[in-house]
Amino acid sequence: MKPKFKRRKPLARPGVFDPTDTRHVKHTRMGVWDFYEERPYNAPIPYSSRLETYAQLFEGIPFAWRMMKDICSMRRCLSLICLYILVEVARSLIPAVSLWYSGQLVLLVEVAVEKRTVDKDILLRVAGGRIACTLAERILQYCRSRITVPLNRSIKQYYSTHIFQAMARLDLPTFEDPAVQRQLESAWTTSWKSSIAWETIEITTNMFMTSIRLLSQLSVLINILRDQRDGPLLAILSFSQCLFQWFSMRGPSLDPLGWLPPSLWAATTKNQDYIRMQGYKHVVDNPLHRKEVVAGNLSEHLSHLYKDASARVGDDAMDFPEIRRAFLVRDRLTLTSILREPLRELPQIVFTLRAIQYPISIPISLASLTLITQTANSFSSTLFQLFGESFSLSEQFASVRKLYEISMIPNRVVDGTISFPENQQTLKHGVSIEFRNVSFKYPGADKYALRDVSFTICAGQLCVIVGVNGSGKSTILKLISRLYDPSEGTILIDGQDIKTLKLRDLRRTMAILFQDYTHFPLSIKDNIALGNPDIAYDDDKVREAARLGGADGFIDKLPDGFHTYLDRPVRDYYSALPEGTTTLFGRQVDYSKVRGAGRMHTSETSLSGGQMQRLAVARTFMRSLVSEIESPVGLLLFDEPSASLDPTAEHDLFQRLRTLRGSKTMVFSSHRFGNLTRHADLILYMDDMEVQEAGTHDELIARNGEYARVWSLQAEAFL
Ligand SMILES: Nc1ncnc2c1ncn2[C@@H]1O[C@H](COP(=O)(O)OP(=O)(O)OP(=O)(O)O)[C@@H](O)[C@H]1O
Repeated sequence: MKPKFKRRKPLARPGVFDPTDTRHVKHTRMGVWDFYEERPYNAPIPYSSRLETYAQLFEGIPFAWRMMKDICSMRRCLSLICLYILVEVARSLIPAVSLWYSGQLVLLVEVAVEKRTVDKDILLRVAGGRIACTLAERILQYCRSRITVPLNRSIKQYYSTHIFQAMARLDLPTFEDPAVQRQLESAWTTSWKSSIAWETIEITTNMFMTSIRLLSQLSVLINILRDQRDGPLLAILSFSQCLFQWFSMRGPSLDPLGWLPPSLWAATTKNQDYIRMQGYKHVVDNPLHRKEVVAGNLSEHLSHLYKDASARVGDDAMDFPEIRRAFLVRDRLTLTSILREPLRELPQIVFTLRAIQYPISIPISLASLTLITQTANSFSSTLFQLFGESFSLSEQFASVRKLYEISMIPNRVVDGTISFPENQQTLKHGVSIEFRNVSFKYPGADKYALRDVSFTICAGQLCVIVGVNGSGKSTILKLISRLYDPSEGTILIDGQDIKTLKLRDLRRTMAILFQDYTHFPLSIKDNIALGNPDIAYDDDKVREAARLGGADGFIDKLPDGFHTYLDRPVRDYYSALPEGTTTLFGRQVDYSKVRGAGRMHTSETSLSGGQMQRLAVARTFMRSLVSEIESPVGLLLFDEPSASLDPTAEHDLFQRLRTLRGSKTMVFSSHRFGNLTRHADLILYMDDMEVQEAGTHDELIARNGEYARVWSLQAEAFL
């Protein structure tokens, strides 16, 4: 017999989100997006999402406490926070006092209607009290703003430094990990702009104040209801209609009752036109591509392509967050939403019915009804506000936790404990390097970048690593500087396992120039100075490094010289009036005057590839600038330092490097054989992730292997 139901594919791993599993995963189409949501594996536990929210709140308390301690330890912050709390307490009491005065006013009116006389003294006092409340409200609001601005500023500054340090301390494999990137992103996206800490203080105080307001309103409500027949009934009706409004307003998709646990979801798009549209957008909005767009005459063509793709996608071309929001907040015609408005009138209807029932003795006056419903409404809205605030607080505590957790992300490259070198004097004779059966895979890669590599470079030797593209030359340099740790095997520096040495000491002994060097978005002077933090403030040393790198000539010709920014990290701001147009009253829009007065540049300074490389070389030279005796450097690592240099510059550079090196160890990675390999004490020829040949130039030529073949190929070009 055929089974009644088709067997569905089981999950790859139980409990793991698998978008292809239709039994546990619900698929919704949202425009061009496919939204996959995990269905709960077990029957939902009632109020589980609320419970999770409160659990999150409690877990966040130690972090919030630490945050408060940190803030209070800042200068001025403790006194400002105390003042802030005082003002907030006063502000939270005002609504109840106002309500009390309203009650007094209603009573006065009732007495006046009944007895046709008014107690002027009491009336004046009540009216005065009401006015005083509004004035006090305004004054307290002003005080609040005067306190919050400096407080917020100090807190923001403190936490931006905290985030900066948390990010700066991460090593390469940790920083490159996408999971760590996501963690950092969630901590910094809000905190760089607004301050999580400040928001937390605001939400916590608000919640505290709302509780005070709630209690004070409750006492006023009890006071009013005490003397009124039918008052409690009307108050309950008002309260329950508010409760109904609150739940029905939140809508079913937002899970008002908290029955559903927080969902696990993922969204993707396979719409090729939409993907292409995003690609075209990046091409035109990223300055990196502008050169190619202009030179390739691409503007018109790209516009056509974008328009065509956009026409094919139609109105569905929305970003995912936007479309998800539209789905969540769309209006639905539900029974509760239909009943919502009529129910608002319920207390009034009941009052009318009671009046019809007892026409002779109307239970309470219409004025009292208004007062009761007003007080009950304001009590219930405060109560719901408290609920809402408790959820925001839980999210806020989770953000505070993330903020502190980023400074605890463990680095993958674990620091050693042994100081290096034992004797600083030995550095001037270089350090020895030994690779013992080293294999390495980049994090997340399946393929080896190095496989079973062994070699020894003695102290003071010049080693040149040559070989085909992708054979692992740069990887060797990255392992020597411990940017990564080998997957297998050991690296020894001066006979000691590299992992046991203190990272700070190890890196101080090296001057490194990477092939894919970058320039920091700082001035040229700072770019060079950062080559050696120990002497970064010495302008003469910076100039000397620039001279050694062959960069001083072109730097001096730049309008701002050493203070030139290649990539200014701060943009200038301009008003919205477009340049070259005329305003409504005939004024020409011309920015040259304001720009001239502010000495603002219209374009960035750009350098040639070779000039950029000279700057990078100058930065590396900063490391070796202190005198031979005090120099902390014993090892110079250069990855293709002359790839963009002209022949004269390359010749000069090698000349200077040889002088600078003295008798220190130097390792070069290069494709060019001529100049360097002849002087090398050791040449490593690499191919297919392994060292294929090792020896001096003469030894390798005599061996007549791959090195000899490639060397003759290069030599032939000059014959
Ligand atoms: N960050 C990285 N992540 C993953 N794989 C990488 C990374 N960097 C390099 N690789 C891979 O490691 C291998 C060795 O790269 P490496 O940069 O060491 O080669 P190379 O010999 O210096 O090449 P070239 O001569 O082109 O500079 C290559 O297959 C490369 O694709």
